Formats: sequence, C-alpha cells, structure tokens
Amino acid sequence: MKLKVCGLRDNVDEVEGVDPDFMGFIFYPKSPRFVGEDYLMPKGIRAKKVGVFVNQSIEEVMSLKQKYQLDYLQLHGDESVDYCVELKAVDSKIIKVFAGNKPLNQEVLDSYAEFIDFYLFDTKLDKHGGNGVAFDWTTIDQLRLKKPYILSGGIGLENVGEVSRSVNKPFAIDVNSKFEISPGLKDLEKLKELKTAIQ
Ligand SMILES: O=C(O)c1ccccc1N[C@@H]1O[C@H](COP(=O)(O)O)[C@@H](O)[C@H]1O
Repeated sequence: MKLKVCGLRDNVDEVEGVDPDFMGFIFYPKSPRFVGEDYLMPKGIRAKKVGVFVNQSIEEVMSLKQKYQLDYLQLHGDESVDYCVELKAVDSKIIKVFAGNKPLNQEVLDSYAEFIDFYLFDTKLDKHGGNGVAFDWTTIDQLRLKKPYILSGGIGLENVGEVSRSVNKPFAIDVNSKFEISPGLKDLEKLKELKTAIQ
C-alpha cells in the first residue's frame, strides 16, 4: 500500500526522508495549509507531487500545474465530469475526491472513471478537507470501482491497522492532520511510525 502525505509546506525536505510515494501541496487559499502565493517548492522532490484544488478555475489549475511541475491534480470540490475532461485533454493526471461519509452513487462514480486516474474518498464536512475525521470505510466494499482508489479522512496511527481489513484494498492511504505539529508542519516521528506500520 502506497503512502500520500498531504498538506506539506514547512518541512518538505525532512518529510522526503520518510520516503512517501506522493506529496500533497494545498493550493486552496482558505486552507490553513495553503502554500501561499509565491511558494518556493524545494527542488529534486522524488515523490509524485500532487496539487490540491477546490473549485478553482481551469486556468488557475493549469498555471500552477505548469509552475510547480505537478504530477497529479487532486480535485477536492464539486468539479464536474466536464471539468475533468478538459484537464485530461491537456494530459493531466487526476485524483477526484468524493465524500465517503455520504451515500456514494455507483453511476456518478462510473461517469468520472474514464477521465480520472484515481478516486479519493474523504470525510467531507463543512470544511473541504483536513477535518481529521474518519468515515465508515466498509461502505467502499459495496462499490465496483473502475479505477483504483486512495483512502483518506482522519487516518492516524490509532486506526491505520483497520485499513488492511478492508476487502477492496486501497492503492494508497492519504494522511494529513493527524500527522502534523501545526498546519503545514509535519510530525516526522509519527510519519516514520506510520511508514513502518504499513510496510
Ligand atoms: O487539509 C486541508 O486543509 C485541505 C483543504 C482543502 C482541501 C483538502 C484538504 N486536505 C485534504 O483532506 C484530506 C483528509 O485530511 P485529514 O487526514 O482528515 O486531515 C486529505 O486528502 C487532504 O488532501
């Protein structure tokens, strides 16, 4: 199972030392983990770089993709199928987020499948992400997914063991607020413990 660490900003180089497969950078200005207007992305990052966006214009997303050489675009809002089609047409790799804590509709999920690379299931509350709250992961087992999925939402050291008991095993887990000292500053000791736990 691969590891995505999200909400990075202040200690990216140190987190690289833990060797995550994906690193997420939040480009949504209302997030406390927003990287900022003129973020200096460290050079030579080995992990796949994921930009996280919430209902932002295609132009803005494309411009930031280019500027930071993002490998994946994580669409964390209500982006439509047409929106994904437009980004896919210019060779983007897409992670589309769905609310795992609300009833998941098979037809809706199917309609995105051709135009995305991964589903990501997160607990969606009033804030778009980074809520630190888990949902009932067993609901995913009832779905027939045409693309691999990433599991997110309140994953911490205390509940990560439950993930492997899921029938439909995720391609990756995505961790965020349970592994930080403060928003944007990740807790390296906890991340190392996690890495060992999922190996
Ligand atoms: O973390 C944020 O502030 C955030 C803001 C807007 C969209 C997504 C955001 N984070 C994503 O939230 C999930 C779950 O985080 P948590 O583990 O529950 O804290 C994760 O996918 C982040 O990419």
